[in-house]
Amino acid sequence: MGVLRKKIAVLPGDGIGPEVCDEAIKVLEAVADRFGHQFEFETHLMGACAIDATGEPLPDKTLQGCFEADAILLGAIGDPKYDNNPAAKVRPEQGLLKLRKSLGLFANIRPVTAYDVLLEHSPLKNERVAGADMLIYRELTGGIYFGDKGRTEDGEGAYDHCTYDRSEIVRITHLAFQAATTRRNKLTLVDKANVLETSRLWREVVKEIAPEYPDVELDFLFVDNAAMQIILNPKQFDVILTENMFGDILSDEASVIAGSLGLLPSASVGNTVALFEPIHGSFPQGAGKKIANPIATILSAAMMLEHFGLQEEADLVKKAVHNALDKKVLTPELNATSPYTTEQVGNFIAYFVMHGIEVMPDKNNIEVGLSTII
Ligand SMILES: NC(=O)c1ccc[n+]([C@@H]2O[C@H](COP(=O)([O-])OP(=O)(O)OC[C@H]3O[C@@H](n4cnc5c(N)ncnc54)[C@H](O)[C@@H]3O)[C@@H](O)[C@H]2O)c1
Ligand SMILES: CC(C)[C@H](C(=O)O)[C@@H](O)C(=O)O
Ligand SMILES: [Mg+2]
Repeated sequence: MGVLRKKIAVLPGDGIGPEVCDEAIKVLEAVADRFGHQFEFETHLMGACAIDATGEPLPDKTLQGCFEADAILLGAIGDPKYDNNPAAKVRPEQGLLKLRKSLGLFANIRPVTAYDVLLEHSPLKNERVAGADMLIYRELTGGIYFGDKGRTEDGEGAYDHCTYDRSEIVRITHLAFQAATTRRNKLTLVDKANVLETSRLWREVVKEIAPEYPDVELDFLFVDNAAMQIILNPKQFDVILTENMFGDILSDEASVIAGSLGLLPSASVGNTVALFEPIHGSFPQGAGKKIANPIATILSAAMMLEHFGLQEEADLVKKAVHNALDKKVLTPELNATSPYTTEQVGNFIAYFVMHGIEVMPDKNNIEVGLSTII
């Protein structure tokens, strides 16, 4: 692949969002320097910071900037001052949902990897978890998140309608089957078809499509059972396909296999420009404390590079992340006794990307050595 010019819209958002975004940008800049690409970053407001500045969680200018970009890097949105205020008229989360819907980002891809070197940090440290590697395809623009919602006239009731139509299921099902063919040829549809009509439609549609992918073994699990199986026997899963809310919940659960929510990246793809974001939120309690793990966002940037067709560059970023994990250059949730800061972890990874060599996991060394690239 030759030299690329790409415009990247950056939405740092709230809480730890800006901190983790800074580290991902640093790594992308290291990639650009090393391979001669030109990445232009343009920052926009979204979330609570956007409400504070403009009254809107997703200002038109931000949406416009996203449409005009080649890809979007998002930190996280959300603030307790809105979460803890049931009367709030506008919420940061509405901005994120509107962004996903407006861009037609119907498939949210969330890889979950159990890193051997981190097994000791996982509450699930055992041989059943070692080697687990699954890919969750979460439907992102339908279901209960986007159905009618409201209060009943007397104010005593509330409703959130869950609807799906066939076309919404068909398009993500093809993507999930295609992903399975490039991996271990297994697809599991997670649903609640014993209770929900929408889930019965999912099963019907997925079964209809299955013959187009004869090499892929298809199975079905009810979501309650799946929640248990992911912890008990994660290695049985290759690609998981599921609807919006089940995918949200199961992917946070699956992060326990990796060892931290701060490790799980995602890519959201669909009709227009793709978006890359960690699966975690704005972790308000961690904001400003330099304790946020930037790896989920850095790996999201690696997914962006793959999306650009820059496989060698993406592989190098992933190798650099593995190197940081191997050398125990970890934020406090993974290394309570000798933690590194968000910035130091980012520096360590960016240095490896830039120079392709290992540096000793010595904090002074990192700070001195990396002043050359930041
Ligand atoms: N995509 C998004 O922007 C997104 C996703 C989830 C939640 N949210 C929002 O974030 C806010 C906080 O929500 P929450 O507390 O339920 O979820 P959260 O994901 O922000 O944090 C949950 C817990 O996970 C851990 N964690 C999360 N990210 C981490 C990181 N990078 N490094 C280390 N540990 C990390 C922390 O222990 C934290 O208490 C809410 O306003 C919520 O709506 C936004
Ligand atoms: C903040 C919220 C709207 C969002 C979701 O539920 O999709 C988040 O939990 C996520 O996983 O990206
Ligand atoms: Mg979530």
